Amino acid sequence: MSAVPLRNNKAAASSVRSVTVLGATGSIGDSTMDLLRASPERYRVEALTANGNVEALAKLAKEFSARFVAIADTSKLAELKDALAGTSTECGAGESAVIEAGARPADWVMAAVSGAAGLKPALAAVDRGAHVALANKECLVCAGDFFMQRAAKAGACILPADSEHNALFQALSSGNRDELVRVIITASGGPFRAWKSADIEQATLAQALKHPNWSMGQKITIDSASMMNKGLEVIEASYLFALTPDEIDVLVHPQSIIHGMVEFSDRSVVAQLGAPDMRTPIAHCLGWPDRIKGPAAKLDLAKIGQLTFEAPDFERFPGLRLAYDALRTGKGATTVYNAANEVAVAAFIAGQIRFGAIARLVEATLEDWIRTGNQAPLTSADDAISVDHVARNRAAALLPQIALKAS
Ligand SMILES: NC(=O)C1=CN([C@@H]2O[C@H](COP(=O)(O)OP(=O)(O)OC[C@H]3O[C@@H](n4cnc5c(N)ncnc54)[C@H](OP(=O)(O)O)[C@@H]3O)[C@@H](O)[C@H]2O)C=CC1
Ligand SMILES: CC(=O)[C@@H](O)[C@H](O)COP(=O)(O)O
Ligand SMILES: [Mn+2]
Repeated sequence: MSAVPLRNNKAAASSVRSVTVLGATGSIGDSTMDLLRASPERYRVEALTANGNVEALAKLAKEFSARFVAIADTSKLAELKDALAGTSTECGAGESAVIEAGARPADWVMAAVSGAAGLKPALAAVDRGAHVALANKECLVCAGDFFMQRAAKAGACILPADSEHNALFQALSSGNRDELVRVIITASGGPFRAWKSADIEQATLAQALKHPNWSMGQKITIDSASMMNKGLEVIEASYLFALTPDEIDVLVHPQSIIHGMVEFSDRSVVAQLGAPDMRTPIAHCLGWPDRIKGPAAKLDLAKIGQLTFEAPDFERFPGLRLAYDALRTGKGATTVYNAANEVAVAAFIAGQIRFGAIARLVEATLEDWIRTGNQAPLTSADDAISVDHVARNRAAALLPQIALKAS
């Protein structure tokens, strides 16, 4: 049975739900806390986590009387304990504490750590059979099929929170799997949608951080600019919904109003629309299998006037092509794709490589990994984590030569 519930077989929701937010201090964390804040009588906060932002974490812990908070950076534990002195909130630090947060008994967990660092904490929630709202696409791309298999085995319910996948989740319930022809995920095209390759190559960090429609964390905003985000999302869709690469299309839609569509055998195309506000897909996951009130602006299509569409350009945005290649290669290639991209984005932020070199480093790491001939199907989280480590080391080793090479 799939871990993504494809039909709304309405289960009775308990009156007060316990909730954990992994990555509570980030952009998705912020949107999630906003929804919890709106209905304090419905939710109790079990655990909250952050990487290093003690001030924001302690503030949230106090506001929501969290039972447990975890900070990944161990050097911040004393500061966190000081900030929460006199409260009943327990504190922990380090990767193990963040994993413990995922393992603690909460009905519903938002997985919103940025990057593959979120894999083990998300798995801790999955292994308990929790309802896991999955925003953290990198953890799925890193772990591959194995993540979904483990969720199905544990009886966990994976609720797709990424806007496009949440749209597919909603649209898929219009038909059966054998009636599905393809899914379409939309892409804004990012700030460089209409730029020439030579200009994309030289784009600055400030330019890459100017997303046209969404306000998000730094890493995903850079991924949107390179369209690596869409590549990660193609892979995410494949694992979440057991789709082949040929069943997943990307459509550039600069207004980000239609988030995803599903085409069925009778040629009906079912779409989900909404203003670009992550509180809508998160509210869908939080309320599921019911619907709760969402705070996003009402969609005013007359005011928007036009919805436009373009085919994606795989030449100017090679990261998207590489995602399809990695998915077709399988056997850990998507783990390598994600790991190399994380190394490349960090190097771009640190000023070590040009924007255009992000995709080149991912391509070089994938080629290097295929050359070694060590590819094998992932059979455990440990397999994925070890491929992830190897790929990060190879990407770091390839970095100097990629940095020197202009396009
Ligand atoms: N933002 C969005 O609109 C969307 C985001 N997503 C996905 O959701 C995830 C989160 O994105 P977003 O909220 O934008 O990211 P942010 O950078 O805004 O937040 C990331 C969160 O994870 C924490 N964190 C970062 N690194 C670690 C680590 N090594 N160990 C433990 N915690 C860590 C951060 O803590 P601290 O604050 O202390 O640094 C913060 O709480 C990503 O996977 C992204 O792709 C998907 C769809 C939309
Ligand atoms: C909000 C969300 O889901 C992001 O993943 C968003 O889709 C990024 O925008 P792009 O379409 O530009 O990648
Ligand atoms: Mn998305």
